[in-house]
Amino acid sequence: MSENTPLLAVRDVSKRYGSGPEIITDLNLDVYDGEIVCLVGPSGVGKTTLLKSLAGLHPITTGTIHIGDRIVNGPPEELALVFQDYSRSLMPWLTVRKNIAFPLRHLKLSKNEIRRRITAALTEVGLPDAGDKYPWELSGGMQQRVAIARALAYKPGILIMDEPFASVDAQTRFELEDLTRKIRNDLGMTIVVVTHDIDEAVYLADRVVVLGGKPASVITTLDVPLCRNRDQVATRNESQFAELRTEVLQLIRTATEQMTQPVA
Ligand SMILES: Nc1ncnc2c1ncn2[C@@H]1O[C@H](COP(=O)(O)OP(=O)(O)OP(=O)(O)O)[C@@H](O)[C@H]1O
Repeated sequence: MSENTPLLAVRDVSKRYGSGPEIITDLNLDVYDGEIVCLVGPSGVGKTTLLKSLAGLHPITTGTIHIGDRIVNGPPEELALVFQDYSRSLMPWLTVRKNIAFPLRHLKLSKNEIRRRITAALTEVGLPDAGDKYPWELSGGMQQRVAIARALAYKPGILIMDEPFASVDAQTRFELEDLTRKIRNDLGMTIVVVTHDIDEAVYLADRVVVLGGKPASVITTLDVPLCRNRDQVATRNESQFAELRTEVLQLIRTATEQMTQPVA
């Protein structure tokens, strides 16, 4: 793959559920190796529908999705998912270590390699000593760190996150945002995040992709030229941050108004 070839390429994708109306139409999106891309848009526009399509969790109606040179037509091996609801994604009867090991069982790894990956992933998310605990012994933020560690141990090419920090308090949310950027900076991981939180999108992303329309497609992609090492206080105080959040907010407001206008 050349440097300018996207790792994830979405081409002319449309999606309808059964015989229902199109939810997504003519959607095109490129995500490059090592980028963090945030998807934003009005409630109900089709963000989760797009993520599920990327993750091969349901068939698309038309178009193609490539990861590298492979077409997505089922859950791709090179992709890991982190959802909002960590309490349902972790298995409470398994220790943290066993939760992280669970998705690795198909990879035919040696016991040593599994142990090594679990230790590295728990260290990366700041929980090096939590392996023998059960999820219910951990705070919500710690459980979401475990869910992220489980995804990392799998060593995915792309990490897909759907509203990953919506269920934790504001301080924990900031910590998890910083963890997400650290993972990208440390491991060069490619990350796609759906979020409702516009400030979060601007803080996290290298590019913010705004979805709009009914059916939905990409209405704008904004580069976020803030520095690579971001700080929750200093970065959010930058004038460029404020300008970008205003621009995204305005785009979403306009898209929401257009979605809710009665059909003539
Ligand atoms: N399994 C399904 N069957 C039929 N329609 C669905 C299904 N899942 C979602 N939809 C419809 O697709 C549209 C987009 O939903 P989706 O959840 O993708 O939007 P969203 O942008 O993620 O919303 P939100 O921001 O509120 O989470 C909605 O009209 C929804 O009712």
